Amino acid sequence: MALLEVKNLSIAFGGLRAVDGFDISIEKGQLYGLIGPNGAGKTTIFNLLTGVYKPNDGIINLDGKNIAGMRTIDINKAGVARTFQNIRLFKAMTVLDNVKVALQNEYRYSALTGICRLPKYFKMEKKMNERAEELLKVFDLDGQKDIMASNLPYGKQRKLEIARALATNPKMLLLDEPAAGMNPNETQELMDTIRFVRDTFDMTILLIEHDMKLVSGICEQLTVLNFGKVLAQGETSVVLKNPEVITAYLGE
Ligand SMILES: Nc1ncnc2c1ncn2[C@@H]1O[C@H](COP(=O)(O)OP(=O)(O)OP(=O)(O)O)[C@@H](O)[C@H]1O
Repeated sequence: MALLEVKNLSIAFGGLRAVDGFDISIEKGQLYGLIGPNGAGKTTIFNLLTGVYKPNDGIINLDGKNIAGMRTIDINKAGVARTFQNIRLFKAMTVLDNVKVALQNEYRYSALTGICRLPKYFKMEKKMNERAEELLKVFDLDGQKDIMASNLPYGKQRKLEIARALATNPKMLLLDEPAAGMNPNETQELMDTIRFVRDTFDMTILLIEHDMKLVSGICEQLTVLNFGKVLAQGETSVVLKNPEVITAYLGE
């Protein structure tokens, strides 16, 4: 059974059918790409998958559970985490605290425990620090854990965003244009990071991307979207040769 099975997902804004009968099936551990021209509906699909928008129609089965229309926080708890087109870190917080924020759900203590510094507070803080540092180490960010997130170079901010998303212990990771604004070296490093995340965490990853080098380099399966509808779907190397895809998106 697929980890994510989406059927007939649809949403309209006024008269605009931004996503129209969208289907996708993603197996556990797959690295899957979603591409298409500007305004095709890619980010809207991420917003539907994460509960930012409620669909007008359709089913979103995650690991057998229909999460369509659920609240963002509940969808995150069910196992979907994401990063954004424009990096959304807490820039005035340290690298470590950015990851710790995402661990709050897992390591809970009451306000009273926190204010009165009861023993449980210290125990939970210790556990959270250990877990956050472990994750930072995986991304080679542990040496910069005490600096402000805004002081990290761009490529490392992206890594931190991915580390923070992973801190919520997701079943699936959605990356919205992770290579946006990166130079070729940073993009190459990002490709290695994404592959590494998939292999290390056995993670299922769906990513939106315009950088075709990244898409053809790491995505095994691909869906091309055009005007809210699926134009082509399947193995990346096959889809990229599809004449309709070349006409609508890739150009020649
Ligand atoms: N909240 C909204 N209200 C009205 N229209 C919206 C809303 N969100 C998205 N749209 C419209 O839906 C369409 C799809 O937008 P979307 O951002 O999903 O495209 P995209 O494929 O992610 O584009 P890009 O590659 O430029 O990021 C666009 O025409 C957009 O203007």
